[in-house]
Amino acid sequence: MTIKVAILGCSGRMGRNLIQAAHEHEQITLVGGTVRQSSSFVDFDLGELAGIGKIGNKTTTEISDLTAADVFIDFTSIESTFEHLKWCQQQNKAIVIGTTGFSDEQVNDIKTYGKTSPVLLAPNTSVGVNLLFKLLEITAKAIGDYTDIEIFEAHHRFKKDAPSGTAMKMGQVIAETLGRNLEECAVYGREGITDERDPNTIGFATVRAGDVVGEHTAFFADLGERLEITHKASSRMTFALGAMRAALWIANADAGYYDMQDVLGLK
Ligand SMILES: NC(=O)C1=CN([C@@H]2O[C@H](COP(=O)(O)OP(=O)(O)OC[C@H]3O[C@@H](n4cnc5c(N)ncnc54)[C@H](OP(=O)(O)O)[C@@H]3O)[C@@H](O)[C@H]2O)C=CC1
Ligand SMILES: O=C(O)C1=N[C@H](C(=O)O)C[C@H](O)C1
Repeated sequence: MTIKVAILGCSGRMGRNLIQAAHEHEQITLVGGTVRQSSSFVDFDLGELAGIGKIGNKTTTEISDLTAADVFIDFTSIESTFEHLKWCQQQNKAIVIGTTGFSDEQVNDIKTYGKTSPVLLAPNTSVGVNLLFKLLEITAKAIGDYTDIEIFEAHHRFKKDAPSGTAMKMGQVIAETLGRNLEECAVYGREGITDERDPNTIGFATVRAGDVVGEHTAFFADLGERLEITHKASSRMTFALGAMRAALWIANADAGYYDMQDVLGLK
């Protein structure tokens, strides 16, 4: 089966990788992609944007020009994601959202769109990170109640949100497994006289530097030993290929709210 896909925000770092991944995928036909009205890439060949040579598809500023697509892939910004969600719901189109930085309230809003059309939200579309979420569940169950849990993440200098969506999801998975409320137990960075560590907290540390694609580590530390579970992305193509898997999966899904655990059969 072949599906038709459109890329929203296709001139971004992820957008360009998504164009290439979609164009090269045997089961996917790339219908087109959007850029902002103010963009210097309006009416620009998608292949040239992605650095793979002309493919004959041009960018548009209007999502409504792309009604031929079965699935829309959005790696943009919080505000535009909600505009895209609204349109997809009205047209009963499936959407894969990779954008990060949503508050809990905004995630709840996104879930409501799933009542009438297929919506998949994934702060990280790589297979490795979604396996890591599973490993965190197992680890937290086994040793989480007596170890110090800290989450570290590093990304490139251009990233706008912190901690990363992936780090927040890691915290949520661990907190849920341990019956803790992340809002109450999260500590975001430390400075000055902090006093001794509260054993019930989950700490977050963020680095923004150069061109780091994405690194995440969860520490489960006891006295005498510590377990570190790390994922390192070395290419954005890993996220783009994961998004293609998600698009193929959601193209056959009913209305509902989904994540990458559904796609990868990890639930
Ligand atoms: N789920 C995952 O696996 C991953 C998620 N991400 C997340 O994806 C998002 C994007 O990341 P990244 O690609 O690095 O960021 P970029 O800033 O490079 O790309 C975002 C793009 O979206 C465009 N855009 C914003 N609003 C609109 C709109 N209304 N219509 C059309 N285009 C629009 C921007 O245009 P302009 O340049 O004109 O502002 C920009 O080109 C972030 O939230 C990031 O955290 C990133 C990597 C992996
Ligand atoms: O902005 C990025 O680049 C990334 N964002 C995602 C996140 O916030 O978790 C995923 C990935 O690590 C890259």
